[in-house]
Amino acid sequence: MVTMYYEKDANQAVLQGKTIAIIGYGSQGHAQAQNLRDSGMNVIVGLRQGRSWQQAENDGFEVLTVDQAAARADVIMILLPDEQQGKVYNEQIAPNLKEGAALFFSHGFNIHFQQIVAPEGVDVVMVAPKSPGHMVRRVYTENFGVPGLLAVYQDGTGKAKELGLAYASGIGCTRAGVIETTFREETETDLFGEQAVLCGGASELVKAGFETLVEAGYAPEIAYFECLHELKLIVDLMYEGGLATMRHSISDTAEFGDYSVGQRIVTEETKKEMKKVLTEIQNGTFAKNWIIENQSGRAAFGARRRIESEHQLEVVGKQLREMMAWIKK
Ligand SMILES: NC(=O)C1=CN([C@@H]2O[C@H](COP(=O)(O)OP(=O)(O)OC[C@H]3O[C@@H](n4cnc5c(N)ncnc54)[C@H](OP(=O)(O)O)[C@@H]3O)[C@@H](O)[C@H]2O)C=CC1
Ligand SMILES: CC[C@](O)(C(C)=O)C(=O)O
Ligand SMILES: [Mg+2]
Ligand SMILES: [Mg+2]
Repeated sequence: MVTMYYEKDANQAVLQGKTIAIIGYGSQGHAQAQNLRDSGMNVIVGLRQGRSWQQAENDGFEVLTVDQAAARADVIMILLPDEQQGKVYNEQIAPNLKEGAALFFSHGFNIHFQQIVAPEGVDVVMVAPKSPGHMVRRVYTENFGVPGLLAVYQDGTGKAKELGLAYASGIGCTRAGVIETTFREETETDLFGEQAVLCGGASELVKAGFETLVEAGYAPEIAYFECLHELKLIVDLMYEGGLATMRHSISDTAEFGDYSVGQRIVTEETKKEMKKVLTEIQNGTFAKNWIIENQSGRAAFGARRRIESEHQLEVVGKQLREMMAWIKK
């Protein structure tokens, strides 16, 4: 069984009087910075000049360059895009680390794959909300929190876990529950989940379904509703009560189709490929490819992003969503 931590296990006082630098003010950065501040903690934001700088200032934060923020901080939470973290850490954070400072992450990629090597004596901790940043903020303002993961990679001070739990409490995660894990487990499962199921798997499933209907002569608008729009409604039911709640809510006709056809779509072959994907994550092949793609200017990534944005599903979906006032809201 996993070890879970809740509010009663966390002591926010551990962070009182300390300065927390949130480096990056994007999806996770804005949410974690605002939750910590609302929990009474002293938060500064480290950034480069750009869009986020203005946003963080508008939200009332003291914003500094990354090196200045690192030099001031007792706890440094690195919430930059994963592919930028190594360079920014080496050039701007490492030379300014205060004695006894702690390095925090919300994803283990750079520590696990050794793009960042922290000096001995520094606490290296992960607090990873299991949710996109905007939910981290929204659920906190509703007086709850999203679940999170906690891992200690390096316990330089002997108090790394206590510090991590205080931080997890500050962003609201201990209200829901925090699972103890390792950097390796979080990194490998997070990459696998997003590639095989949540992002890569789901996107290709949606596209293949849409293309099948459109190629058979059905209206793209109907295909969009069937294969993308309704997915949220089905996933919401799974989220609330697992597959059983979803199957309870759908018609018996849909449930019969689910049992008789699902395994013809996601086959033993698919599972074999999932195992290969997991091996490539575990042996560092994916990490190496992603690092090289970034070092060489992201040509393939950029081209694929453009091609995907031009898919008929995206064009039709944009038009349809314009007509759905409740979605824009
Ligand atoms: N997105 C999510 O919900 C989740 C993310 N995570 C993890 O959280 C971390 C942050 O990801 P995410 O919130 O998605 O990141 P975003 O891409 O949303 O935000 C990145 C932020 O970093 C700033 N930034 C980018 N490059 C630099 C730089 N060179 N110097 C200074 N600031 C820079 C950007 O500012 P600017 O406006 O100037 O570009 C922006 O504020 C990652 O480790 C990710 O894996 C974990 C769980 C979920
Ligand atoms: C599912 C994508 C994710 O892993 C996340 C929001 O948790 C990410 O890296 O953005
Ligand atoms: Mg994730
Ligand atoms: Mg991820």
